[in-house]
Amino acid sequence: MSTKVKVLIKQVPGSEDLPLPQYMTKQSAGMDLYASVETREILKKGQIKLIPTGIKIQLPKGYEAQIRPRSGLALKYGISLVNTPGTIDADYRGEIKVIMINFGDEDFIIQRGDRIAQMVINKIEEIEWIPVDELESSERKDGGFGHTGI
Ligand SMILES: O=c1ccn([C@H]2C[C@H](O)[C@@H](COP(=O)(O)OP(=O)(O)OP(=O)(O)O)O2)c(=O)[nH]1
Ligand SMILES: [Mg+2]
Repeated sequence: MSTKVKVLIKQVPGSEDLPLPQYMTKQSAGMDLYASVETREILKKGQIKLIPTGIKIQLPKGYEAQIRPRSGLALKYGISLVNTPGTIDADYRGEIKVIMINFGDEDFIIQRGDRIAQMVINKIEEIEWIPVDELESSERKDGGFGHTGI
């Protein structure tokens, strides 16, 4: 049995014709987001563009949403997000927009209603710092950045 987390959502005026973000399979981690561009936008080779999704959400306190690229678009066309994963804060009430980039060799056309990215909703912990003079030692100590070998 699963209890679903309820999240408030509002479509931006003029975006009501688009579907709400959707899980494409029952157990998908991410919900696909739709491009709420007027008709089409051209993302030129190498170009970065802010693309609206037509939705505003109100996450419960203690949750975040991550905006991630879609692997199919990345593999086929070199389309990704500049700030992946994008962070949607629980107190953000503006329209969710995605910062797309075209790493491919050709211009890419985004049509209204295209599935351009995916949104994963996660529980997060709020922390408080405990400043100390020394941290406890560990097996790794300061080792990082490939110190165990490549
Ligand atoms: O891909 C993204 C990333 C962020 N946002 C919105 C929601 C998020 O809550 C807000 C701030 O994002 P972030 O903290 O990543 O940006 P910032 O540069 O730190 O801006 P701010 O000073 O407003 O926090 O912008 C999006 O719509 N799409
Ligand atoms: Mg911020």
